[in-house]
Amino acid sequence: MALTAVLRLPARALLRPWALLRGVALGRTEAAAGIRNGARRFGSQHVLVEPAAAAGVAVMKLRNPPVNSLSLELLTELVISLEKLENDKVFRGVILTSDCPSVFSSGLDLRELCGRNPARYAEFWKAVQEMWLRFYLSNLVLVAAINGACPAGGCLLSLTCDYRVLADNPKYLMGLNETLLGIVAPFWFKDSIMNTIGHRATEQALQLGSLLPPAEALQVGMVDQVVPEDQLLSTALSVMAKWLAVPDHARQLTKSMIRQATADRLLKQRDADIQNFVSFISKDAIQKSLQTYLEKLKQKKG
Ligand SMILES: CCCCC/C=C\C/C=C\CCC/C=C/C(=O)SCCNC(=O)CCNC(=O)[C@H](O)C(C)(C)COP(=O)(O)OP(=O)(O)OC[C@H]1O[C@@H](n2cnc3c(N)ncnc32)[C@H](O)[C@@H]1OP(=O)(O)O
Repeated sequence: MALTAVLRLPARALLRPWALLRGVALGRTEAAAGIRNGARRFGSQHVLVEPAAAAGVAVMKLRNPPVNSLSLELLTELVISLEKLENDKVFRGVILTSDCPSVFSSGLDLRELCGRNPARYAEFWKAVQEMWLRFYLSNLVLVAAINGACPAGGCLLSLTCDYRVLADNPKYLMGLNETLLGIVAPFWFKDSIMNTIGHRATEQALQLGSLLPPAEALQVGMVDQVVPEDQLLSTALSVMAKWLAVPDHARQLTKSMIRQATADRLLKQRDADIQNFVSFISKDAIQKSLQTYLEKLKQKKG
């Protein structure tokens, strides 16, 4: 089944994502390993999910080398993986991290934003919306263990989590840098960061497209904790234990009370938001700006 077809499936059809994962992207080796070890472990091409040492906790790893750019495929697999965990009564919390060295996620895949046709842009943007809505409103406790650079869409993904722990490395810059690419973060990106760091800090961070090193990200409240890299996972697990000590139903209703209004702003105008995106991204000037940025990235090495 094509990934595009999966995206078009009604939510009901995703209630049994085991089957979809098997049909779409489950690596045979991993499936076999999962059965052999008797572990509740599953994987898709770009997302690896395994149980953590703590009961009820899964570790979800992004693995889209080299830089975990958020392609249509990765976004789709993230949503399916989360839904599978939500439907499995065993899991109450997820630690979201990266399987790629030194990068949590480089943000939206720039190749999805350049040179595509309007239908593909629309399909991609719908998947970005879906990822944000599902992660932002998840009933599970989500803790981001940020083990690498975290720009733009990568930062957005981390902002959907309930708590962010960042590894202390000066190269691990974090923020919504869209303006530096000549593009504009949509209102729900802005809402996500404003709900996290406040109005004034957002005015600066978003207009300047700031990518902050760990100490500054902590100071502004973009992350909740900065720890040495070798303590990242253990810290995330300790944080998770604290959150899981709270009865689920009370925590979930509280989370929903705080977040639903923000999500509703997008839910009420999803189609208009897609149209805005398609028309904005299709402009010649925006395409030129993105192409130039992508070229600069590629030339950086040389
Ligand atoms: C009022 C009007 C409002 C209208 C608004 C309407 C709609 C809104 C419109 C648009 C909104 C779009 C929102 C966009 C969000 C995004 O997320 S855009 C992506 C932004 N990302 C970045 O700027 C990060 C770029 N990457 C980096 O800075 C670095 O790669 C790094 C992540 C720090 C990692 O560095 P390093 O380890 O040194 O790796 P390299 O730079 O060498 O990269 C390796 C290869 O990966 C390619 N690459 C990097 N990032 C991306 C990416 N995001 N997408 C695709 N490809 C990427 C890079 O080019 C290298 O490729 P080659 O090996 O050279 O082929």
